[in-house]
Amino acid sequence: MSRQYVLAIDQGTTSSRAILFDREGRIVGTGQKELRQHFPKDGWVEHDPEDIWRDTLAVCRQAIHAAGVAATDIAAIGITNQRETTVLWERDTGSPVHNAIVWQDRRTAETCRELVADGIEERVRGRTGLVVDAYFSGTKLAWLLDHVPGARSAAEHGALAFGTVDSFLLWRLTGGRVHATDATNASRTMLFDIVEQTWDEELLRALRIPPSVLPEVRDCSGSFGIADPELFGAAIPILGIAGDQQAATIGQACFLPGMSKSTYGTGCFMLVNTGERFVASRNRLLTTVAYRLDGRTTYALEGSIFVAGAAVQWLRDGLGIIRSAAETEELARDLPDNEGVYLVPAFTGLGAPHWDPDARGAILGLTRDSGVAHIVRAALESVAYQTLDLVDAMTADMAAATLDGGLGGLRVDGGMVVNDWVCQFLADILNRPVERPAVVETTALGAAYLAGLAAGVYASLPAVAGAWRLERRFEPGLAPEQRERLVAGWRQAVRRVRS
Ligand SMILES: Nc1ncnc2c1ncn2[C@@H]1O[C@H](COP(=O)(O)OP(=O)(O)O)[C@@H](O)[C@H]1O
Ligand SMILES: O=P(O)(O)OC[C@H](O)CO
Repeated sequence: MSRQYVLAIDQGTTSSRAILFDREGRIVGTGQKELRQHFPKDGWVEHDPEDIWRDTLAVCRQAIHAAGVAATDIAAIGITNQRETTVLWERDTGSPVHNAIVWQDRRTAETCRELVADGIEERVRGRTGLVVDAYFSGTKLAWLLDHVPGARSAAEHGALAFGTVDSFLLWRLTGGRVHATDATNASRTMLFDIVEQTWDEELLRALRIPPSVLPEVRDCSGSFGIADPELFGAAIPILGIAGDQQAATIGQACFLPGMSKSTYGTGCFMLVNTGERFVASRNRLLTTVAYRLDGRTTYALEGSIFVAGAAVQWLRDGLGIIRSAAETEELARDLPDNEGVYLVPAFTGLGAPHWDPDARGAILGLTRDSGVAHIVRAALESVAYQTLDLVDAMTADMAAATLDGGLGGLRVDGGMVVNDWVCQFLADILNRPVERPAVVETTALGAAYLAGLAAGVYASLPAVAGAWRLERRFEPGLAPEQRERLVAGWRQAVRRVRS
């Protein structure tokens, strides 16, 4: 049978990946390229959209070539992407007017403080499910309109298009024919009403965003246009889009309320499915769109932590005390205990549930006996404690919303979870099972499922759920008093770094 493969594009913060999946969800070809980072000023992070486009094309061709399949055998393309990162481009040339402003970029923190002072917070919370923070696209887009010469007037004349990375790639893949996004990416802009599923006019006015720059918002699975046949040698339909954390939620088959996944890459993002209910968080988590299929929205609560694997990168590249990330496992395991040493990786402030942009990192509890292993172990432990802070907030929110069943076991993925010690410590600290799936490329898999469902390559959500396979389950095993002592130490360390 022809057309039995699905090509997933996973355009992430630090790399662009393409993975070709077969009907059984098996990987048959991959391509990957590191993405160049730009740090023009302290706290600013940019990507060149032309790099994003060139790398994406290259990795797609690499994956197709590696699989040895013809482009005519590919039924659909699915796109998943680093979320919030903001691109503004000219409609007639397709050229970006500026580098993309990356989700980590803090240049609009002051604007956010002003917006809060103007009393916008309640509307943002109630309509978009978000907190007012520089993390989201809205103030980044406003910054571009205000700082790129001529941008505001061009936008007001309908000459510019805004999009998150998915929209920009879609525009380029379709030769400038389609300006659209999906509901999950729209839900991260701080401009989109996730209950009404429309752009919010009051927020657009408050941020002075002309509606003509906005993409059309579609379901995650369905028609987004056709990739120009010149690009891959065949006209391949683009049938799925979702932000990367939502795609991982789908790849982890978290389709029932209470099911959760946590992805440990550069940062850590935990999402719990709350079904068709918008659950407003009382604990400073985000409410977000998990997916929208056939016009029906499924919601999630999300906890976003800015530094997870990035702490390990810092040990390697900043401190130079390890040579590779893999070494951390043995170093941590060789210590019987953290011996009172904690690392709070608030390098760029603290994300959920603290949202403290002015907190800064610290290593606490050092003695003359502390060595490299203590610091390494403290960095790995910090990932588990930060997850516990999210789990506690989620549990409280779900109980307050009287959601049946509560929070179940946690499905994990991302580059860090190859580390067995991390997974075991996570189970110990959370005091709940941690499940690692057989396919850890859950983000790309989720995008492939969305596109493949629309193409008929995959039958249904229950079929997708049935295909999820456990590789290893980590059971909690720490004595309660030991766990309490460790967690109390973490809480004290966080109090000491708060601004
Ligand atoms: N064995 C390991 N132990 C701990 N951390 C690891 C290990 N291997 C990789 N990492 C961390 O995982 C991260 C890479 O994960 P990945 O999912 O590729 O990130 P991203 O998609 O955010 O670029 C890096 O920050 C790296 O330090
Ligand atoms: O590209 P990642 O995997 O670091 O994910 C980035 C998130 O989508 C930011 O919200």
